[in-house]
Amino acid sequence: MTEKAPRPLVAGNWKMNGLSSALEEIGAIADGAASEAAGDAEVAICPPATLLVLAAETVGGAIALGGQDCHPKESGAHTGDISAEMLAELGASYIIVGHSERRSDHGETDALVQEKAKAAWRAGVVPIVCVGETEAERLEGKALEVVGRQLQDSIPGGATADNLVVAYEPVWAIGTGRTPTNEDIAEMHGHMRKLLIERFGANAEGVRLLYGGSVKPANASEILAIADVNGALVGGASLKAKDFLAICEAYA
Ligand SMILES: O=C[C@H](O)COP(=O)(O)O
Repeated sequence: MTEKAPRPLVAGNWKMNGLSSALEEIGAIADGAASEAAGDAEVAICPPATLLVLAAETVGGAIALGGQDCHPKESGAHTGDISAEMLAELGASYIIVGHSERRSDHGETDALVQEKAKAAWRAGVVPIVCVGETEAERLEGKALEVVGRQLQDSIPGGATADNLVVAYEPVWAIGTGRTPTNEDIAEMHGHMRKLLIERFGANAEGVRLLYGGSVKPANASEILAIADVNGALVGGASLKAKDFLAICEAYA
């Protein structure tokens, strides 16, 4: 564990889930996050972009909101895309970039992810840069190497504790109910911390390193207590306020 442990962040990634009827859950998350039981972590929800305006009205600043992706450019002829500035205007203070589903569904490279992280900075938003190995890469003993390379190539120069969040999400743990061992998570997070400090200096001790991949109420306390795990990026279990708040309570 680093000496300057940052305030943890528990962020929910709703992926392509949620119509306006889901605002009730977002409201319940905001209400619950404001209560003492929810603990000390910063809480954020990254709903589909279509819900951001309504979500901002619903939560009234009680929790943070984020986008799930952005285009590197501020504006232009990019049909179907959304810019970091647009997300910022809708109330996003975080943008997830480089999620493995974007990398696999849309062929996103580390270089593109880096451009998206820069776009977030340009818009005054903190990127949550996602990295993580596939199961084959882990079985081949390459997990540390792969994630190290993704970190190096996906994060722009100039990262600080205030402008960057990193999420380690082993691809094989996402939505599967499987998680790495606590030792493997500790090893990876320690490795990422070391690499970030080598590149960005001591300030990187404060960069929040989230773990993501099948985080549930039942395993949250154990995972979130691991050294250099400064929060979670939660998929499925963030869709229901009861489950998501139970995860946040790991920091109570
Ligand atoms: O961004 C979130 C992750 O992909 C984790 O998803 P999950 O909690 O459903 O495994």
